[in-house]
Amino acid sequence: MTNVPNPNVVDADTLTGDLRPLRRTAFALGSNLGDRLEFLQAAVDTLTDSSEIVAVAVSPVYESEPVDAPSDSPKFLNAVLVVDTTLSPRSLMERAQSTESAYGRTRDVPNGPRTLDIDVLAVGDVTADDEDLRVPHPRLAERAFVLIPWADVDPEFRIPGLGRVLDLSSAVDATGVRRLEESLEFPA
Ligand SMILES: Nc1ncnc2c1ncn2[C@@H]1O[C@H](COP(=O)(O)OP(=O)(O)OP(=O)(O)O)[C@@H](O)[C@H]1O
Ligand SMILES: Nc1nc2c(c(=O)[nH]1)N=C(CO)CN2
Repeated sequence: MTNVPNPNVVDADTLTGDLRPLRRTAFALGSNLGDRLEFLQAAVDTLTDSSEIVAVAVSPVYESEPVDAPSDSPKFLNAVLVVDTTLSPRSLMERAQSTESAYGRTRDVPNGPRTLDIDVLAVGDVTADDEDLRVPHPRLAERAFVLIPWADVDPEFRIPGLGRVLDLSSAVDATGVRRLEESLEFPA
């Protein structure tokens, strides 16, 4: 049989701009240096200042004991930003890193205190396993400071290979993670 092109089927590689699929995406935000709440707000505002990234939800803010960091590290503030976006995981990570740099993140001390840390948690059903980019984020399933705020705002999201955010959040040890009264503003 000859291969007759079907005019109703579009080759995904030819899609550009706003024809690319919108994917539900989550970023983990963390800060344990300086005005922590201001840095988290700056991350929300900067990441969503783009026609390709639409804010869906901003989680409550939690204060958390440092995990996998020197025992004298200051406490973190953590939150999760949920967006819909047409961007690839790599573009999202590049935006996360340029936002970290814009707000004074340095990498001189491994696991040292940081003004702003932004991780790409998940990008729809897409996965990446490159040396410098892994999606879903490889350590998210054991991080209460990620799962608890994420479950507040997108509990039904299914993380590829891991399952529902709500189920992971219910299973994680929440010791040392405390919800604050202070909150972040939804971006204008
Ligand atoms: N999903 C991801 N989101 C952000 N960075 C990632 C991701 N996957 C891999 N990386 C890589 O991780 C590297 C280290 O990032 P960073 O210094 O922020 O780590 P960290 O925040 O201290 O630790 P952790 O990755 O455990 O949260 C980055 O340079 C980036 O290339
Ligand atoms: N509580 C808490 N601990 C951490 C955090 C963080 O955001 N919150 N980030 C880390 C590296 O990304 C390592 N440890």
